[in-house]
Amino acid sequence: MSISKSVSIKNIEKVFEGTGGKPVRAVDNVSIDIQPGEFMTLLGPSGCGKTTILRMIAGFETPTKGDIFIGEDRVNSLTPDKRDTAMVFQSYALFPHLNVFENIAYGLKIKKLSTQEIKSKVCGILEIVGLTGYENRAPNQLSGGQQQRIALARSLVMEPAVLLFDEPLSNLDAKLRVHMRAEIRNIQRRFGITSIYVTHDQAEAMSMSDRIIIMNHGLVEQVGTPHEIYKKPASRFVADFIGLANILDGEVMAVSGSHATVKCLDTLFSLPTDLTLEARQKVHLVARPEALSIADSGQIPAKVESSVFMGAYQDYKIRVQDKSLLVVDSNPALGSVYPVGADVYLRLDERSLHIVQR
Ligand SMILES: Nc1ncnc2c1ncn2[C@@H]1O[C@H](COP(=O)(O)OP(=O)(O)OP(=O)(O)O)[C@@H](O)[C@H]1O
Repeated sequence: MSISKSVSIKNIEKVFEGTGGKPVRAVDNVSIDIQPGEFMTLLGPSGCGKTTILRMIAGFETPTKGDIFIGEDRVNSLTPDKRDTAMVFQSYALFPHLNVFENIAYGLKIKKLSTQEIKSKVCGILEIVGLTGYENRAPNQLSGGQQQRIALARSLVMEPAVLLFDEPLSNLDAKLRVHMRAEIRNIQRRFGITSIYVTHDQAEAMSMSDRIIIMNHGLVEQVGTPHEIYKKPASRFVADFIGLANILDGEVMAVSGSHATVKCLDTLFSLPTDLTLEARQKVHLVARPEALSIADSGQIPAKVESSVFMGAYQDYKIRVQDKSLLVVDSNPALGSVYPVGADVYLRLDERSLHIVQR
């Protein structure tokens, strides 16, 4: 197995010509450092530039500006086959006229390995992806999930330093997708191979990644662990894109060290923050639905607008001043559910409020 490598992209920009002479800035001055063995996911809405970044790392696209390093080597001018990367595609891209064994062996034959070595490597990798015995099947005799496992095997058998995934699970049904997430992650951990994964499915990103890069309009909004991205979103965009969020208007009343006093819903909160803030500045507070609760008494009056039993939790919408807020009660005791129209109070747990500036 070759040793996994770091990947660094420095001030990368990609401008496509676009139609009608109007250039498209697909990637705008992006810099990212990915550690050896790390599972990094590029996540963002359609058209935000994820695939373009992946394809520039692979060498299928040339950056307009900036540098790409794989390990110590600047790879900008290397062709894809010289970069020590392998790509797993959404469409599997198996050769239809070759059987499973031949598909996996294809790259090894080009590398001129001996027949014995090829056989041993192909059998080894088939065992890892759980498809021993399928050597003679044609791709069209396999399910979607099996085809994707063969595509993964075909990449892994080349022992690349970096594995690139372009929405590999999008063509599979929902149940299989969840199963394959865990399978890909287990295999990736077992090989310790640096992996860069493109998806627009946030559950996939949250469940598989060491870190996630959130992109929007060609720019990086935030890089962080799934926990950081969820608990400490860098912007309203990130808060809205990942999970459900209530975004409340606030005003900074005072700043002291790493804490700010923020007035929100006529209430003062003292909140930790890394941001450089000034008194009187307008900010937003992000509150996840599970961080809000409803009570019979309190400071902030509210009215229940909807109340839906979801089995494991109770989903509420409550009106507070001019805003409709989402509240999730994950432990609804029998008899403690508030009906639509009830006059209640909103409780905000200071520890679960997070300040964003933009
Ligand atoms: N070859 C090309 N020529 C012109 N514009 C392109 C080309 N490839 C991509 N683009 C444009 O660049 C932008 C980024 O595209 P990209 O495929 O990287 O987005 P994405 O985040 O991967 O989206 P999706 O999730 O839909 O695949 C889009 O506006 C797209 O239309």
